[in-house]
Amino acid sequence: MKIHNISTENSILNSFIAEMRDVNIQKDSMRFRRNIERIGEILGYEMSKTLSYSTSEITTPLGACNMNLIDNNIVLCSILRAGVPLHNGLLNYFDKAENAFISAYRHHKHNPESFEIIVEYLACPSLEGKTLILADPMLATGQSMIATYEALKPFGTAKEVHLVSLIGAPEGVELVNKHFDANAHLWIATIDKKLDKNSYIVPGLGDAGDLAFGQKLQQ
Ligand SMILES: O=P(O)(O)OC[C@H]1O[C@H](OP(=O)(O)OP(=O)(O)O)[C@H](O)[C@@H]1O
Ligand SMILES: O=c1cc[nH]c(=O)[nH]1
Ligand SMILES: [Mg+2]
Repeated sequence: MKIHNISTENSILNSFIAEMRDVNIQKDSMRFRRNIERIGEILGYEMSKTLSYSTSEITTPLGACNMNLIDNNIVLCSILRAGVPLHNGLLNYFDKAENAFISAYRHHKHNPESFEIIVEYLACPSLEGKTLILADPMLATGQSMIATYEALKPFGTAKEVHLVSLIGAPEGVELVNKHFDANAHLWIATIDKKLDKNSYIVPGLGDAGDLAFGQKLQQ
């Protein structure tokens, strides 16, 4: 897997991540969602540099010019809930993408330290020969990303796979790196230090789904 950690280079991206982490600023849920969306736009732009292009002639009011335009048939799949604003950010740039949605959540059976990933809702077009983007802001253990990818397999074989995430833990990055093949890409805004005993990313930002949409009751 090719890992692109975008924050290794200084840019405006750092301001958006800082606002999402900040205990005071992150309480503004509209700003929190908008920051996820803005980072989705930046990661989408970075990713676009690796897609396939062909030349088209464009007619302007004053003449014609050749432009290299994206050829890929993109399917954008995000993981509910926290994936929704990231989905919007990516879709702001990939106008023609088809869309898939999947629900994956941590189900705590016995205690906060153990959980299984439950996949329930899934709506997906054919993936055959297409470019699959899997979007989820948090890559903690990596289990949601892998459960999602496995659940999508009956929909066809994508020609390329791009994972898009905001904050990762080394454990999650390592797991997806092992699971996906060498041609897959991970576009990630930043990789943090570690997971805590509840598999939350440290320093991370807390619970992305709750910050974006309000606290949910544990099921
Ligand atoms: O890498 P993992 O260990 O699988 O953890 C990451 C998952 O945790 C969060 O979802 P959560 O289960 O909190 O659901 P939510 O988006 O509905 O809040 C996040 O959006 C990822 O889907
Ligand atoms: O740190 C984490 C881990 C999983 N899900 C989150 O929202 N945050
Ligand atoms: Mg959550």
